[in-house]
Amino acid sequence: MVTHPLLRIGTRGSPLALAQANEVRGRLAAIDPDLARTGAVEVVVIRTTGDRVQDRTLVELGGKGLFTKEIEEALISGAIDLAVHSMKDMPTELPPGLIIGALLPREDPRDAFLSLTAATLDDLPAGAVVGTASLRRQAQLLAARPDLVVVPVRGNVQTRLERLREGRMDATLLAMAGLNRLKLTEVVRSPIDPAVMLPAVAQGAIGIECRAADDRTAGWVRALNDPETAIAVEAERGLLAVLDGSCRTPIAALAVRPASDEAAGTITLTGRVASPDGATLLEEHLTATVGRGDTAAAQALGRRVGQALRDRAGDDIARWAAGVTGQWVPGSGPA
Ligand SMILES: NCc1[nH]cc(CCC(=O)O)c1CC(=O)O
Repeated sequence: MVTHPLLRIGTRGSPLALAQANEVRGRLAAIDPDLARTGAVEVVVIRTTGDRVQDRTLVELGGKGLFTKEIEEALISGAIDLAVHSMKDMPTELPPGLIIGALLPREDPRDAFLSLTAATLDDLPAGAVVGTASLRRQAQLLAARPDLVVVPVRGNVQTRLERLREGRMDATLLAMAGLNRLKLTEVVRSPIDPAVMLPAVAQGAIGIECRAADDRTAGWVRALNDPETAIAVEAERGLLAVLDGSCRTPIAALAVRPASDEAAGTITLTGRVASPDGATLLEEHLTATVGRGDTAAAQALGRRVGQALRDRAGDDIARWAAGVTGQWVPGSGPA
């Protein structure tokens, strides 16, 4: 008989966050029968700044950490034992005393194209309206299709689909990972080739954060780690750390381990920075030997690609960031 939980999982309350927390609960139950008992693992919903403020863009709110701050406070205070995060929303620096104890196997890292009238990005007519509040998506959309009109829209899948049905936009972009994890298979979407739309750093990866000193929790959490996902996330976050902590610059990155035998033992990291209007889009990629579990080599690769991008962009990065005010004009967009 369980009178109090063995583990408390902190999470945001969005449908995607809850699905991710429940996935972690299921994986914990699979590695330890004690954790499979009713009530052994409790999911604690925590409201974050990012959840509270719905009427402004994330850029305007100040970017990273908006979805994690309150949850990390609960970890530090001991109100929860572990936190489940989309790694894409995590700042590169963690508060002292907290660690990412595990990364779950990565979902599809690509972005999805959603439209009720066009099958793919290429099928959109000139001047079509695409809803996204992501600077990264905006920049790459406009780089590929300067004729498109990008309007800011936030909100979950249901909100986006409503906006599409109302005809307030012709298409929108969302992460494939979120759609898959929510099992929204009935939603018509097509993955966009990363050569056109390089994903956000760590897109599709779920991280489990815990206290570094909490050996009891870390022991369970470690067993859930997927080393290959950890390598990719370490490389991509290494790039991000060199480039920019804020989300005022469009930054994209994807690390992949080539399938071919000759390339075994290497990973290739591609990174991009762009101006928000898509007029300038810089790309760098490097391949390096990174053995299984060698997160230090992965991070070093990330830093090299990040530095190469930084060297090429020069002062432009600061200028682009300064030009992004994230100003929200009420009623101007379909948000
Ligand atoms: N910024 C919000 C956010 N954070 C993580 C995901 C999707 C799931 C993931 O990338 O792991 C999303 C929504 C989206 O971009 O479509």
